[in-house]
Amino acid sequence: MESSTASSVSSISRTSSISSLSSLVDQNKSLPAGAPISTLFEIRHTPSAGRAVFAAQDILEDTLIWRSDDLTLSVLLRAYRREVCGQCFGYEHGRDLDIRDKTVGFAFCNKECQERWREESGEIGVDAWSAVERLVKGRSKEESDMVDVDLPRPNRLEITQAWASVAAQAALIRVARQDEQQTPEGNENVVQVTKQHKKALQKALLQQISPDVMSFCVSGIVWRHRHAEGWERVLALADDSTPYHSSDDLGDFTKSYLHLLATLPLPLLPLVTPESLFLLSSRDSHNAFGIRSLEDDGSEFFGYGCWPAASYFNHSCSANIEKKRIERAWEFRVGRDIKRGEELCITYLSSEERKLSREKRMSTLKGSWGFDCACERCERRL
Ligand SMILES: C[S@@+](CC[C@H](N)C(=O)[O-])C[C@H]1O[C@@H](n2cnc3c(N)ncnc32)[C@H](O)[C@@H]1O
Repeated sequence: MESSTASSVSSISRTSSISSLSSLVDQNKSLPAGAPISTLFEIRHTPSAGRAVFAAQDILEDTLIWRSDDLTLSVLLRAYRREVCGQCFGYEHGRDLDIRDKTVGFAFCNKECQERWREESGEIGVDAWSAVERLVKGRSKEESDMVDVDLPRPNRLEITQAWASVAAQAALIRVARQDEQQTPEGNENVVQVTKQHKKALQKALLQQISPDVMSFCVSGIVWRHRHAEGWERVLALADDSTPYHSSDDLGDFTKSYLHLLATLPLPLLPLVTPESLFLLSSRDSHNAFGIRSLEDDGSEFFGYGCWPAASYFNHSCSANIEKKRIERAWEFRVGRDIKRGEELCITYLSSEERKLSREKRMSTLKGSWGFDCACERCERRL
């Protein structure tokens, strides 16, 4: 399902000839991995809002300028797992979907979606989701509450200390899991598995579970394992060095780390590290798109996902680009006629939030995204 960025361009810029497309790709070699490429726009640095997308020519209203089908990790909140298709995110007004794959804990609209999901997850992904499902089953009531944006966010030192606090137990669990693999004869470097190692593993399994945090981690780890070449696209995204919402949130991650070390299939364990889990959070934090219902102004929040190419659009409180989710892809259309050189922006606010005063919009964006909005509307104090 993954399409390379260049092939996405050809599906949009139908008028581009192959040669102009390849010269475009040449021109854009300096772009970060995974950035969107098109004859319609270019990516440039801004003084106060990082990289942004600018029109490279006049563009007429309603033009489809980009389609992102490069979903990397995604989380479907456990509360919606029976109602929202694990593959296409289809939703039938809260009705339980026909196909429930209890082994992996997802429901699907039809057999095709189920098969596609299994194909894209691969054997390792199916094994990983099955392991998590066995662990989580019957313990969903432990799910932590929604994010409270007013709680203090752990700083860098607190984050380092939290991960360091589970390092010793993690090392014991890694050794305990050696029992599951054949050890090469005569390899004297293999540590003998003792009661202490097994106890560390059992203790991790008894800890409180945060199913949605675990899903986030599993989704990212499986995706990275299956798309090693695409990891650069995630790393190229704007990062957040303090991505955890609260110390409880950080604790959910360190606990999930131990749970996953204790349960995931062995080939995934080299990717189950504090570094890799932190990198996933640090890139997800400023780049995730909500996966919402397509009706009722998106009132139902099913979860979120990271589509790297879509993450180069900055926010504006009077956006000129409209985004729309079509199954697992996002389409970006121009909301009004655009002049060459204008910045192309989406909005990160809901339609209700966009009606708020400048102060309230700015504090909402600061609270949930961590930036001081520098869009034209805010700069003009409107
Ligand atoms: C999804 S990324 C957008 C691309 C990003 N500018 C980059 O360089 O990769 C979101 C981040 O861009 C910046 N940003 C987006 N819109 C902004 C705005 N209106 N004012 C200030 N910063 C903005 C913030 O740092 C935000 O966390």
